[in-house]
Amino acid sequence: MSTNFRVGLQKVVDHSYDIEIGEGLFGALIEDLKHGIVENVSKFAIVTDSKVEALYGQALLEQLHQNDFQAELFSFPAGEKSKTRETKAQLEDRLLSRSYGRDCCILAIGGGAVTDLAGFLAGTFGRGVPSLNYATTLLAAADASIGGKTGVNTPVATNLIGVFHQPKKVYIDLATWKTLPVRELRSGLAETIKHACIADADFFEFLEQNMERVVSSDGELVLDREVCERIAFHNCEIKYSVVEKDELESNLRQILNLGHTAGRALEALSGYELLHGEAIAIGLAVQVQLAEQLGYVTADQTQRVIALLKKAGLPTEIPATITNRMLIDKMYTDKKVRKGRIRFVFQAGIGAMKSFEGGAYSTPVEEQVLSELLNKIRS
Ligand SMILES: O=C(O)C(=O)C[C@@H](O)[C@H](O)[C@H](O)COP(=O)(O)O
Ligand SMILES: [Zn+2]
Repeated sequence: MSTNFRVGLQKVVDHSYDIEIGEGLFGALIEDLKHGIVENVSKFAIVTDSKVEALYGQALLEQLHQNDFQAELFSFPAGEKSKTRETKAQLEDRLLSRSYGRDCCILAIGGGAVTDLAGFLAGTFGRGVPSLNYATTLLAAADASIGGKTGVNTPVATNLIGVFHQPKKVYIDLATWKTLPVRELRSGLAETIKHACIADADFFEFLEQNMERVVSSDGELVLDREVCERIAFHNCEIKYSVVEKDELESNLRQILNLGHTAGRALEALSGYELLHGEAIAIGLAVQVQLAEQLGYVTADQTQRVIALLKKAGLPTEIPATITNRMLIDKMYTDKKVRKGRIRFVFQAGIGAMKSFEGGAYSTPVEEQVLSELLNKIRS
């Protein structure tokens, strides 16, 4: 004999939010707070890293205080190596010791490592508190601060632990790109090129024609306002056209992982010496060459993708210190792995993605096939 009790928890949720793109957006942020963009909040925790703290974090803290908001700044050492469970636990302990509770809001200001870590913190602190993202790098603007994927790295691989947690608003401050080291800017260009490969052949062509208006071939930041604005807008447009249809990555969202099967593995194998975007650039080059061998893109399209990555000053070859064996082994930690098989997403031409049987966007690639293809492209 058993008794059944049905728990009725059907939900209708609306997590819609705005992304504001402009220069110097602290004023806009303060206005939004005054107009109650986050409700029932009595304290703000600015989460940032040691670099952004000095550049923008302290200034934001001062502006919040000047406008009578209760706020404190919590920073951690800059760099992907800090994006760990340990750093998250330290931040949690610091918040608790300063009596932060469910009535707080996490204000993440920084690049991808900050928004990933702070978003995860917000998703679990007090079982979930609201957060706002203020992106200060192209990588955060193009990808990390938008879409709601948050997480930390572990010694095994990147982003293995995290939650989906959408921010209440995202601010993309184009003026902050002027203070970026060129490697960081280029890293964001890799995710930008990825978006163009996935969904927009015109945008791809625009990048081919205008890359020098962003960064010159000798590594000088040019940052033409019109081009930067278009880049920021198209990144959001392409990413959200996917996220709105499949927020939790049951299928379609996997296409945003283009170049990440090899890319994430390379990032971890390099001990984070490769920046995320640099590793993704190599991953995109690997992916498009595999796609060519599998017949999904032409030789000309492959060359265009590799040429654009190079034009952005990004690497396109697997570092010699990383063997195919190491790379394949690491690929098994990828989140697209199902039933122990490595899966790839592939572009089909430029600006479109290949779909497979049953409408699946990822497909298994057997180890032997992968090994042969990798040998070919590295020979
Ligand atoms: O938002 C997504 O979905 C992406 O896959 C975008 C990626 O560029 C981003 O690096 C993401 O964090 C990687 O996802 P992961 O699940 O492979 O860690
Ligand atoms: Zn990425």
